[in-house]
Amino acid sequence: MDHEADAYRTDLMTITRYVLNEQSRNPEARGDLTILLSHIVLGCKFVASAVNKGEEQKKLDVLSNEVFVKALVSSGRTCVLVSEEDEEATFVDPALRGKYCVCFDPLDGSSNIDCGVSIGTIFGIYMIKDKENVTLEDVLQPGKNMVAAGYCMYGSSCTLVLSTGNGVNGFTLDPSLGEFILTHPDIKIPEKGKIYSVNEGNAKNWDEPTAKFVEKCKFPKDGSSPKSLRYIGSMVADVHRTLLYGGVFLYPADKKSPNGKLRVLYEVFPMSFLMEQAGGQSFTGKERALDLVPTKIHERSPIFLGSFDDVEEIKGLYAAQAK
Ligand SMILES: O=P(O)(O)OC[C@H]1O[C@](O)(COP(=O)(O)O)[C@@H](O)[C@@H]1O
Repeated sequence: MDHEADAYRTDLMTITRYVLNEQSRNPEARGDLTILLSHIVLGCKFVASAVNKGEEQKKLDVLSNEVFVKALVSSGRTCVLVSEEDEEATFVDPALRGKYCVCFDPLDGSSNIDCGVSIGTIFGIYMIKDKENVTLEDVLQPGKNMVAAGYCMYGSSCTLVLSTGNGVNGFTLDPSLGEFILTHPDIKIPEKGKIYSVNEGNAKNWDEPTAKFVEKCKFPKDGSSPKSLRYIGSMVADVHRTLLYGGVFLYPADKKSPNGKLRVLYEVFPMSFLMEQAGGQSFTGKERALDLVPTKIHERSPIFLGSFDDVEEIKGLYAAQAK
């Protein structure tokens, strides 16, 4: 191995070291986000290990949620938690409160567990508005107010993709060290991709712009090559591939589900934040996804996210329909 590659291999950039470096650039930062993220990372390590042990789905869902709630509360840095698994938001005991709100799906795509498909944890972090007066409004903020977001994918390897608002970085869990090490620095999504990702089983109920877009992907009229369909049906895995290879992931509205399927606070927002930070775009069919202001914690929204040019095309089709 040459000297430069060796230097990179031996200069281990752990996720904690990375976040500390980021925080040290902000003179007002007191390390709270670093502490909060280290508790999230601990939860991810626990889930990675439980998934590897082959626990059954029901148990894993419940277990993962409990681990994350406890890790987040004990960090002393959180105030309001919203989990996909809990109907109501959790307001942290005042004695343990900090300034952050975390919205998360502890185990997204868990219906895929029993067949070994990659699944993941998704999270988005907000700052509370007023520490003295904590309300549900603190988590009903538009996605653009998030201070950090990420996901951890449990697959053939375990990868944590994170943005604290200054680009996107990917860290892979080294099981022998028990540490996430920076393996994908400064991820940028290709401007245009060759893949589209959607559940075509819903095609007969799609609206016109979605149907037209998919038709264009398959049979482009501008001389470009057709896009290939890749759909895993596990959001973290589909978004991860989209981020690395480009293209577009969509879960649109349809006649049966006018708001699509995916949840705003812990699916649509974190993934949209990462896409934008990687140079891509995210759109709801009406607006920039991160501009949406949710009114309920488990609200759903249609979503089109991925390469800048591909999403631009979808926006054009919706704009044409509106005329
Ligand atoms: O099976 P469908 O309708 O294509 O939905 C797939 C989507 O549902 C999810 O599995 C989320 O659903 P769950 O909350 O039921 O796990 C996403 O990860 C994925 O993108």
